[in-house]
Amino acid sequence: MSHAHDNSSGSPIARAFVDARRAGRAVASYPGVQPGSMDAAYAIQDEAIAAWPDDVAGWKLGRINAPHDARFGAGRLAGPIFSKAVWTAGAAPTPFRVIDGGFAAVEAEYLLELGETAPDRDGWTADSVAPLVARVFTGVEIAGSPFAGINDHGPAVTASDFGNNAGLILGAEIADWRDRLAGLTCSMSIDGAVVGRGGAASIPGGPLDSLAFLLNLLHRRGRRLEAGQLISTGAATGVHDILAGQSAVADFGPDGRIECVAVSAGREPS
Ligand SMILES: C=C/C=C(\O)C(=O)O
Repeated sequence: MSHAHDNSSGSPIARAFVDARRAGRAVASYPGVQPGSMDAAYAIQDEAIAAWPDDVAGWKLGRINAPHDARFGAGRLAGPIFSKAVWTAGAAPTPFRVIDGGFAAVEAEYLLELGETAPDRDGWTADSVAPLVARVFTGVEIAGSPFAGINDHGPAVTASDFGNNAGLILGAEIADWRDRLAGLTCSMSIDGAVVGRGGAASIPGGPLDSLAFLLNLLHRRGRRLEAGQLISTGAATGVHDILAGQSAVADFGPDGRIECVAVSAGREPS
């Protein structure tokens, strides 16, 4: 679904986040009344998606911890990943932009590639989504927002600004994932120091449960998940804050490493 160059956003919050992201500048405080529910947050997110000049290439999932999970009625949140912010990892560290005075973090993740457009229905489970997945990759989610406090005011605030996503680095394809996925482990280092260890088992219900959550959510939001889209299934080692000038390495053992480096943001390339 393409929303490129649709500038019809009526939400001042969506407009403020979109403008700040495009200009590469921070917003000092939340730009409006904070949404009180996930539905209100996704309404803002939908307006921002419509105003962002790029296509949705996939979705990120993030965990909602207690006590917010009970308060907001969900264990995860979702946000769009845009096509111009998906990079393929190479031998050299992949650069990514961070907004000075905003929020930025790196997260080692397992990425699912959808093999077929998912039927538009509710009731998905980790078991029923498995046949939809064509390939699984290692990855690094770049979490990022112009608002430094994006994770400090509960999940509805986080979800309202693209779910705190600023991009995705695509790593190696994971061979034999149907047999191996549940047992995969990884670590994350920043500037040479290990900042987190974990794996697929760190994600509640596993990566396929993240996909099931997303499909059920998108059904309620009137959106579809399409063949070829990528799902970043949630932080496997934690959400690791990073500053411009710092480097990170996600180590997936036999499935390879992803190196990246944070650089100071300018305007989004148009
Ligand atoms: C920054 C948001 C949180 C996540 O992305 C996560 O928990 O995976």
